[in-house]
Amino acid sequence: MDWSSLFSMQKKLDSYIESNHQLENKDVFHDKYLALLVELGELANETRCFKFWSNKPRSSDSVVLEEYVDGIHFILSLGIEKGLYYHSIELENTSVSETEQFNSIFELCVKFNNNPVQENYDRLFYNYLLLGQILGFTEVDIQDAYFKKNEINYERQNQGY
Ligand SMILES: O=c1ccn([C@H]2C[C@H](O)[C@@H](COP(=O)(O)O)O2)c(=O)[nH]1
Repeated sequence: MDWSSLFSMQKKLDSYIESNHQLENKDVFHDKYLALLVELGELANETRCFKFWSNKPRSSDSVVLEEYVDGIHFILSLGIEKGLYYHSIELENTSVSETEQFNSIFELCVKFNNNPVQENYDRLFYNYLLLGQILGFTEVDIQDAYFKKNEINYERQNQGY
C-alpha cells in the first residue's frame, strides 16, 4: 500500500491548521506526540480490550476505525515534522493480542520521541498498521477512513473548532 498520498494530504492539512492558528514558526512536535498518546488511549478505550472487569461490548467497527485514523493523522504528522516518510512493507501474520499491541505501540512512541530517527519511525508506523490488522481493518479501510476524517478536520477548522 502506498502512503504517499496520505503524507501529502497530511502536510496540507497541518499547514492549514498551523496558519489558521498562527503557529507557522512554533515547534509543535511535543504537542503532536502527546496528542498521539491521547489518541491511542481513546482508541484502546473504544475497543475496551483491557477492561477485564466489564461486560459492556466494544464500540462499533466504524467508531473504532474513526478513532484509529486519528492516530494515523498524528503518526503521519510526526513523520512530516522530522522529514521522515514510511515505505510500506508487507505486514506479518500475528497472534499478538490487542492489549499487547497497544502496550508495544506506547513503548515505540516513547522511543520515537526520545530519538526521532527513521528506524524508530518505521517501527512505530509498522506496528500501528499491525494494530489495524489485529483490529480487523484492511489498509483500504484505513485509507478510506483517513480520507473522510481528513475532510472532517478541514470542516472543523472552518467552523472555528
Ligand atoms: O496538526 C494537526 C492537529 C490535529 N490534526 C487532526 C488529527 C485528528 O484527526 C484530529 C484530532 O482532533 P481532536 O478530535 O482530538 O480534537 O485532528 C491534524 O491532523 N493535524
